[in-house]
Amino acid sequence: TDKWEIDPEELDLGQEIGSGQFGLVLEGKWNDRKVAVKMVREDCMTDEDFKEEAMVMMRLSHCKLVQLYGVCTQRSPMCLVFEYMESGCLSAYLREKKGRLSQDLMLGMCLDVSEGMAYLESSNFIHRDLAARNCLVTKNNEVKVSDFGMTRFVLDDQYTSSQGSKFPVKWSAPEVIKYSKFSSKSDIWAFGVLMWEIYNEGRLPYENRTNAEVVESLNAGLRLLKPRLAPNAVYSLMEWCWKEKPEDRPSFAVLLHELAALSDL
Ligand SMILES: Cn1cc(-c2ccnc(-n3ncc4cc(C(C)(C)C)cc(F)c4c3=O)c2CO)cc(Nc2ccncn2)c1=O
Repeated sequence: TDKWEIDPEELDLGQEIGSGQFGLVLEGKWNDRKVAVKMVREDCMTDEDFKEEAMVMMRLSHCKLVQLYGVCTQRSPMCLVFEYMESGCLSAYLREKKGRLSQDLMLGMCLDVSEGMAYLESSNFIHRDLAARNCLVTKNNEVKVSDFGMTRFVLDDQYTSSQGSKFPVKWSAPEVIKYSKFSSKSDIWAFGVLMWEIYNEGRLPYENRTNAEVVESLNAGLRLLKPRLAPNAVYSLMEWCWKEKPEDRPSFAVLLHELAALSDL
């Protein structure tokens, strides 16, 4: 069998930990390792798509990306076996820790994500839906990037179309909203919003505004305001990520360097 094929006999399935985008996600055990197992409903992607995707994701390996260990295609539904992230998704984690997030912890989280994203950027891989809800947290408060590139398999056009009700407009760069032009520079825009989420303790950006109102305010040159907890130097980096023209935004490599310099102060 292919090297990314996991023998279902080695997999013990446990409790449900969420109903992901493509079906159930269970916690489990594989070779004495705690894992998260994502069952993939057939209507979401063909076997071939699934295997192709798995091969791509297996090759993307970095300590700040949630690692895919392998796939089970010999059973139905097929499943993806991931490293287990004890503290769940970052957005929920930030809201739970509201009022108790130190400056070092918040800057450390931004650094973790920028490291994972700088690796994806160097691998010419675009995330397409970077946000705190799509990052996960380990038991020792380390943050890793999750579900990169998975938007390509979502069939719900409410999510995939930029006019759809589920499209992540509040994290989308202007060129994505207007022309669906995704790039690492549109990922950096989303990263600026993710930094805003971290320093706002998991609040929703543009809280009670509709997607249409957000588009209008962006076109008027308005941007998210500085979170109370964010130092001016960090907010300047957020504003840099939100430059209208993609080429005026930083790369993740540059942004990582700037964040690392701040954390050495
Ligand atoms: C690896 N992993 C995944 C999850 C987990 C559970 C349910 N849904 C999801 N999600 N969440 C979001 C998500 C988003 C997408 C987009 C295509 C980008 C829209 C595609 C997905 F496939 C998922 C998915 O599967 C995840 C994220 O993939 C939870 C873990 N851990 C815990 C631990 C405690 N409590 C909760 N979760 C964990 O370790």
